[in-house]
Amino acid sequence: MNTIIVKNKEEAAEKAFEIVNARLEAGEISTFGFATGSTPEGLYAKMREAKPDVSNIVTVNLDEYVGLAADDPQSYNYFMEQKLFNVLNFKETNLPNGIASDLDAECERYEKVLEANPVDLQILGIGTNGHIGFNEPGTSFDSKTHVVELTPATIEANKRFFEKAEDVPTHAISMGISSIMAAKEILLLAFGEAKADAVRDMIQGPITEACPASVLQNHPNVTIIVDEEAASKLK
Ligand SMILES: N[C@@H]1[C@@H](O)[C@H](O)[C@@H](COP(=O)(O)O)O[C@@H]1O
Repeated sequence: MNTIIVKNKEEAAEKAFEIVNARLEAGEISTFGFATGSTPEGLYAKMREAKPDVSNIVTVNLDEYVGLAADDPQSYNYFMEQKLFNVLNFKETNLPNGIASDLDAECERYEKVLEANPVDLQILGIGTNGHIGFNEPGTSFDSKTHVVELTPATIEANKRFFEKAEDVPTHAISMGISSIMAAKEILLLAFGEAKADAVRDMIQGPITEACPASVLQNHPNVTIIVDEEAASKLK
Protein backbone atom coordinates (compact mmCIF):
# COMPACT_ATOMS: atom_id res chain seq x y z
CA MET A 1 0.00 0.00 0.00
CA ASN A 2 1.26 3.41 -0.90
CA THR A 3 0.11 5.83 1.81
CA ILE A 4 0.28 9.57 1.20
CA ILE A 5 -0.37 11.90 4.14
CA VAL A 6 -1.45 15.43 3.23
CA LYS A 7 -2.42 18.45 5.31
CA ASN A 8 -6.11 18.64 4.55
CA LYS A 9 -8.82 17.54 2.17
CA GLU A 10 -8.07 20.28 -0.35
CA GLU A 11 -4.53 18.95 -0.76
CA ALA A 12 -5.92 15.43 -0.94
CA ALA A 13 -8.25 16.40 -3.77
CA GLU A 14 -5.32 17.93 -5.66
CA LYS A 15 -3.16 14.86 -5.18
CA ALA A 16 -6.00 12.51 -6.15
CA PHE A 17 -6.75 14.58 -9.23
CA GLU A 18 -3.07 14.44 -10.28
CA ILE A 19 -3.22 10.64 -10.19
CA VAL A 20 -6.57 10.46 -11.99
CA ASN A 21 -5.46 12.95 -14.62
CA ALA A 22 -2.22 11.07 -15.30
CA ARG A 23 -4.19 7.85 -15.90
CA LEU A 24 -6.70 9.64 -18.13
CA GLU A 25 -3.99 11.34 -20.16
CA ALA A 26 -2.15 8.06 -20.62
CA GLY A 27 -5.42 6.53 -21.89
CA GLU A 28 -5.24 3.88 -19.19
CA ILE A 29 -8.86 4.04 -18.09
CA SER A 30 -11.55 2.22 -20.05
CA THR A 31 -13.71 1.67 -16.99
CA PHE A 32 -13.71 4.10 -14.09
CA GLY A 33 -15.08 3.04 -10.70
CA PHE A 34 -16.67 5.78 -8.61
CA ALA A 35 -17.72 6.12 -4.99
CA THR A 36 -20.21 8.45 -3.35
CA GLY A 37 -20.16 10.14 0.06
CA SER A 38 -18.60 13.48 0.92
CA THR A 39 -15.02 12.22 0.61
CA PRO A 40 -14.60 12.21 -3.22
CA GLU A 41 -16.45 15.50 -3.73
CA GLY A 42 -13.26 17.59 -3.98
CA LEU A 43 -11.85 15.23 -6.59
CA TYR A 44 -15.09 15.32 -8.58
CA ALA A 45 -15.14 19.13 -8.45
CA LYS A 46 -11.66 19.16 -9.98
CA MET A 47 -12.73 16.72 -12.67
CA ARG A 48 -15.73 18.91 -13.52
CA GLU A 49 -13.44 21.88 -13.86
CA ALA A 50 -10.87 20.08 -16.02
CA LYS A 51 -13.55 18.48 -18.26
CA PRO A 52 -11.37 15.70 -19.65
CA ASP A 53 -12.61 13.82 -22.71
CA VAL A 54 -14.33 10.78 -21.22
CA SER A 55 -16.44 9.84 -24.20
CA ASN A 56 -14.75 6.42 -24.42
CA ILE A 57 -15.00 5.64 -20.73
CA VAL A 58 -17.59 3.46 -19.02
CA THR A 59 -18.31 4.11 -15.35
CA VAL A 60 -19.49 1.84 -12.56
CA ASN A 61 -20.40 2.83 -9.01
CA LEU A 62 -20.03 0.93 -5.80
CA ASP A 63 -23.50 1.01 -4.39
CA GLU A 64 -27.05 2.34 -4.12
CA TYR A 65 -29.66 2.49 -1.39
CA VAL A 66 -32.54 0.05 -1.67
CA GLY A 67 -35.85 1.85 -2.12
CA LEU A 68 -34.49 5.09 -3.60
CA ALA A 69 -35.21 5.84 -7.26
CA ALA A 70 -32.53 7.41 -9.46
CA ASP A 71 -34.29 10.79 -9.29
CA ASP A 72 -34.51 10.78 -5.48
CA PRO A 73 -32.17 13.53 -4.24
CA GLN A 74 -30.73 11.19 -1.57
CA SER A 75 -29.96 8.42 -4.03
CA TYR A 76 -26.42 7.73 -5.19
CA ASN A 77 -27.66 7.80 -8.81
CA TYR A 78 -28.74 11.40 -8.21
CA PHE A 79 -25.48 12.27 -6.42
CA MET A 80 -23.41 11.07 -9.38
CA GLU A 81 -25.63 12.95 -11.83
CA GLN A 82 -25.17 16.19 -9.88
CA LYS A 83 -21.47 15.82 -9.09
CA LEU A 84 -20.17 14.45 -12.40
CA PHE A 85 -22.46 13.00 -14.99
CA ASN A 86 -24.32 16.21 -15.85
CA VAL A 87 -21.02 17.75 -16.97
CA LEU A 88 -18.80 14.89 -18.12
CA ASN A 89 -20.13 12.88 -21.04
CA PHE A 90 -19.13 9.34 -20.23
CA LYS A 91 -19.81 6.65 -22.81
CA GLU A 92 -21.98 4.74 -20.36
CA THR A 93 -22.71 5.07 -16.63
CA ASN A 94 -23.76 2.22 -14.37
CA LEU A 95 -25.16 2.13 -10.84
CA PRO A 96 -27.27 -0.50 -9.16
CA ASN A 97 -31.03 0.13 -9.44
CA GLY A 98 -32.31 0.63 -5.88
CA ILE A 99 -35.94 0.13 -6.85
CA ALA A 100 -35.53 -3.09 -8.85
CA SER A 101 -38.47 -5.37 -8.09
CA ASP A 102 -36.19 -8.41 -7.86
CA LEU A 103 -33.11 -7.33 -5.89
CA ASP A 104 -31.24 -10.61 -6.29
CA ALA A 105 -31.69 -10.45 -10.06
CA GLU A 106 -30.48 -6.85 -9.95
CA CYS A 107 -27.32 -7.94 -8.10
CA GLU A 108 -26.70 -10.61 -10.74
CA ARG A 109 -27.27 -8.10 -13.54
CA TYR A 110 -24.83 -5.66 -11.92
CA GLU A 111 -22.17 -8.30 -11.42
CA LYS A 112 -22.41 -9.07 -15.17
CA VAL A 113 -21.90 -5.36 -15.91
CA LEU A 114 -18.74 -5.51 -13.78
CA GLU A 115 -17.52 -8.65 -15.52
CA ALA A 116 -18.00 -7.02 -18.91
CA ASN A 117 -16.27 -3.83 -17.77
CA PRO A 118 -13.26 -4.63 -15.58
CA VAL A 119 -12.44 -1.55 -13.52
CA ASP A 120 -9.12 0.14 -14.28
CA LEU A 121 -9.21 2.69 -11.47
CA GLN A 122 -11.57 2.48 -8.50
CA ILE A 123 -12.12 5.48 -6.20
CA LEU A 124 -12.97 4.49 -2.62
CA GLY A 125 -13.91 6.17 0.62
CA ILE A 126 -14.09 4.35 3.93
CA GLY A 127 -16.78 4.14 6.59
CA THR A 128 -16.00 4.90 10.24
CA ASN A 129 -16.32 1.15 10.89
CA GLY A 130 -13.94 0.24 8.07
CA HIS A 131 -16.58 -0.51 5.45
CA ILE A 132 -15.87 -0.08 1.75
CA GLY A 133 -18.79 0.35 -0.60
CA PHE A 134 -21.49 -0.80 1.81
CA ASN A 135 -19.60 -3.93 2.82
CA GLU A 136 -20.04 -3.88 6.56
CA PRO A 137 -17.73 -5.63 9.08
CA GLY A 138 -18.14 -9.39 8.80
CA THR A 139 -18.78 -9.39 5.03
CA SER A 140 -17.00 -12.26 3.28
CA PHE A 141 -13.92 -11.27 1.29
CA ASP A 142 -15.36 -13.53 -1.44
CA SER A 143 -18.56 -11.50 -1.75
CA LYS A 144 -19.89 -10.31 -5.10
CA THR A 145 -22.60 -7.67 -5.62
CA HIS A 146 -25.16 -8.27 -2.89
CA VAL A 147 -27.96 -6.80 -0.80
CA VAL A 148 -26.63 -5.47 2.49
CA GLU A 149 -28.38 -4.62 5.73
CA LEU A 150 -26.80 -1.41 6.99
CA THR A 151 -25.43 -1.39 10.53
CA PRO A 152 -26.64 1.13 13.12
CA ALA A 153 -23.17 2.78 12.92
CA THR A 154 -23.53 3.37 9.18
CA ILE A 155 -27.09 4.65 9.50
CA GLU A 156 -25.87 7.00 12.23
CA ALA A 157 -22.93 8.21 10.11
CA ASN A 158 -25.03 8.68 6.96
CA LYS A 159 -28.08 10.31 8.56
CA ARG A 160 -26.49 13.72 8.02
CA PHE A 161 -27.57 13.51 4.40
CA PHE A 162 -31.20 12.91 5.40
CA GLU A 163 -33.75 14.86 7.43
CA LYS A 164 -33.81 12.24 10.16
CA ALA A 165 -32.22 8.86 10.93
CA GLU A 166 -35.53 7.05 10.19
CA ASP A 167 -35.31 8.28 6.60
CA VAL A 168 -32.00 6.46 5.97
CA PRO A 169 -32.74 3.27 4.04
CA THR A 170 -32.02 0.11 6.02
CA HIS A 171 -30.61 -1.77 3.03
CA ALA A 172 -28.37 -1.15 0.06
CA ILE A 173 -27.05 -2.96 -3.00
CA SER A 174 -23.27 -2.97 -2.92
CA MET A 175 -20.47 -4.31 -5.04
CA GLY A 176 -18.93 -7.11 -2.98
CA ILE A 177 -15.41 -7.15 -1.62
CA SER A 178 -14.14 -9.48 -4.34
CA SER A 179 -15.84 -7.27 -6.96
CA ILE A 180 -13.95 -4.26 -5.56
CA MET A 181 -10.65 -6.15 -5.31
CA ALA A 182 -10.89 -7.01 -9.02
CA ALA A 183 -10.03 -3.38 -9.91
CA LYS A 184 -6.56 -2.96 -11.43
CA GLU A 185 -5.85 0.08 -9.30
CA ILE A 186 -7.53 1.51 -6.21
CA LEU A 187 -7.36 5.05 -4.88
CA LEU A 188 -8.83 5.45 -1.39
CA LEU A 189 -9.34 8.81 0.30
CA ALA A 190 -10.12 9.49 3.97
CA PHE A 191 -10.34 12.69 5.96
CA GLY A 192 -11.00 13.73 9.53
CA GLU A 193 -10.57 12.32 12.99
CA ALA A 194 -13.70 10.18 12.73
CA LYS A 195 -11.86 7.99 10.18
CA ALA A 196 -8.63 7.64 12.21
CA ASP A 197 -9.45 4.24 13.77
CA ALA A 198 -10.64 2.80 10.46
CA VAL A 199 -7.53 4.11 8.67
CA ARG A 200 -5.20 2.57 11.28
CA ASP A 201 -7.01 -0.78 11.14
CA MET A 202 -7.02 -0.76 7.34
CA ILE A 203 -3.29 -0.09 7.00
CA GLN A 204 -1.71 -1.53 10.14
CA GLY A 205 -4.26 -3.94 11.55
CA PRO A 206 -4.62 -7.62 10.79
CA ILE A 207 -6.27 -8.57 7.49
CA THR A 208 -9.67 -9.54 8.81
CA GLU A 209 -13.31 -9.45 7.74
CA ALA A 210 -13.91 -7.47 10.96
CA CYS A 211 -12.34 -4.53 9.10
CA PRO A 212 -13.43 -4.86 5.45
CA ALA A 213 -10.90 -2.27 4.22
CA SER A 214 -8.00 -4.32 5.63
CA VAL A 215 -8.43 -6.60 2.58
CA LEU A 216 -6.75 -3.84 0.56
CA GLN A 217 -3.43 -4.92 2.09
CA ASN A 218 -3.75 -7.88 -0.29
CA HIS A 219 -4.19 -5.69 -3.38
CA PRO A 220 -1.07 -5.05 -5.53
CA ASN A 221 -1.87 -1.45 -6.52
CA VAL A 222 -3.49 0.69 -3.83
CA THR A 223 -2.84 4.33 -3.04
CA ILE A 224 -4.30 5.79 0.13
CA ILE A 225 -4.49 9.56 0.55
CA VAL A 226 -5.30 10.69 4.08
CA ASP A 227 -5.22 14.01 5.83
CA GLU A 228 -3.29 14.48 9.08
CA GLU A 229 -6.36 13.89 11.25
CA ALA A 230 -7.29 10.63 9.57
CA ALA A 231 -3.61 9.56 9.82
CA SER A 232 -3.35 10.54 13.49
CA LYS A 233 -3.59 6.97 14.83
CA LEU A 234 -1.02 5.42 12.50
CA LYS A 235 2.11 4.20 14.29
N1 LIG B 1 -21.42 3.69 0.82
C1 LIG B 1 -20.73 4.89 1.17
C2 LIG B 1 -19.24 4.63 1.13
O1 LIG B 1 -18.87 4.34 -0.19
C3 LIG B 1 -18.50 5.83 1.67
O2 LIG B 1 -17.11 5.60 1.60
C4 LIG B 1 -18.89 6.08 3.10
C5 LIG B 1 -18.17 7.25 3.74
O3 LIG B 1 -18.85 8.46 3.50
P1 LIG B 1 -18.19 9.87 3.59
O4 LIG B 1 -17.26 9.98 2.45
O5 LIG B 1 -19.33 10.83 3.47
O6 LIG B 1 -17.50 9.93 4.90
O7 LIG B 1 -20.29 6.37 3.10
C6 LIG B 1 -21.17 5.43 2.53
O8 LIG B 1 -21.39 4.44 3.46
